[in-house]
Amino acid sequence: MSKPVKAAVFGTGSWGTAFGMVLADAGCDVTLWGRRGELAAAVNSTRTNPDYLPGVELPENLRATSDPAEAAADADFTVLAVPSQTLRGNLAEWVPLLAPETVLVSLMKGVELGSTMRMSEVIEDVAKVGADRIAVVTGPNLAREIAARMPAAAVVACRSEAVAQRLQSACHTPYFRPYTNTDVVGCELGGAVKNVIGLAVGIADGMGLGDNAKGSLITRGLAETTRLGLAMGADPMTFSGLAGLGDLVATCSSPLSRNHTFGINLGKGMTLQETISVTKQTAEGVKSCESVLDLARRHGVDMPITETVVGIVHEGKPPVVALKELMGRSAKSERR
Ligand SMILES: NC(=O)C1=CN([C@@H]2O[C@H](COP(=O)(O)OP(=O)(O)OC[C@H]3O[C@@H](n4cnc5c(N)ncnc54)[C@H](O)[C@@H]3O)[C@@H](O)[C@H]2O)C=CC1
Ligand SMILES: O=C(CO)COP(=O)(O)O
Repeated sequence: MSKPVKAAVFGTGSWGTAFGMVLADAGCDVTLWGRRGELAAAVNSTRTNPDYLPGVELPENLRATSDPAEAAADADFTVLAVPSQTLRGNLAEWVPLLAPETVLVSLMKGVELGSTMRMSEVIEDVAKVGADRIAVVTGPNLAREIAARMPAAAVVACRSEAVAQRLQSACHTPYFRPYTNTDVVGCELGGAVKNVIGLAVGIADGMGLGDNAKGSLITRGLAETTRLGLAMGADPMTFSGLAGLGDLVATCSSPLSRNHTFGINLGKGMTLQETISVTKQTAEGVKSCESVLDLARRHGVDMPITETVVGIVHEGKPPVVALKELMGRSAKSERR
């Protein structure tokens, strides 16, 4: 019998833990790494993650540790599930511990502030491994639904189709159906920008603007994501797939989405500080809206919804004023 695939998952938050379950259910030996020894011990003794996925029973072939060397040892796949803005610092500490041929897998949906690098670019920069050993998992994958083993499709993207297929087989279960894609740029942009559009839709929902507004924001949000993707060399078809439309629809319709909920609170009139204080988990769009806008400006792409979100979240613009400005833009063709 062949040896089971070994996976290390760095990040014991909601998606790191839920994706660890998927890998374990697909037959991998999984070790989760978490910063806090108490949480790792609780995962091992109670077979649950009481802080992030309370009540969800974790499989036997998944264990946790707070020792990064123990997690990384001999891993065929090293999965990264920490907040996008801390990845660079975290990974720099783990690089000396990584197994020599390991494939680095990003679960993260953000763009680094300042550098405007996508997560796979940060990984390449810090770990000094080629793009053929870096993969991305993305798509409509709300962690709590996956943890309940509710059905979902996903995308595993890697420049190497062969590596994408290896990862696809390592995470394929009866409830989790991954498709391969070699358009890493498009898949990552789809994931990062949908969080920003999720904030915009949440704000509109919080303001009570109705479902026509929601449909309009989702569609025009996808249009601006596609414009940015085209300017960055992505395949436009990716944005009508799971990493684009699929994830956007799930995020913008679900009360489980942290970005959508964050937006709802802002739209209802909470201040940024109040909203941050009631948000217990990572809402990537809050920071990445600035880096996405920065990317858009660097590539000369118009992203009015992203600009509106930056105005509301970071410049204190009242949502009603932002709405008036967005609706008051000059008339144009839908294709522009
Ligand atoms: N939760 C979800 O449904 C999904 C999340 N994602 C993406 O996965 C990534 C991780 O998100 P979640 O697991 O949901 O977030 P989370 O907020 O549930 O967990 C984040 C994890 O990172 C750890 N962490 C926080 N700051 C850290 C630091 N400075 N150094 C090291 N570790 C740190 C936390 O302790 C926690 O274990 C994000 O980029 C998110 O967009 C993608 C798909 C689904
Ligand atoms: O990316 C996600 C679903 O695919 C999770 O969205 P939130 O980060 O907004 O919760």
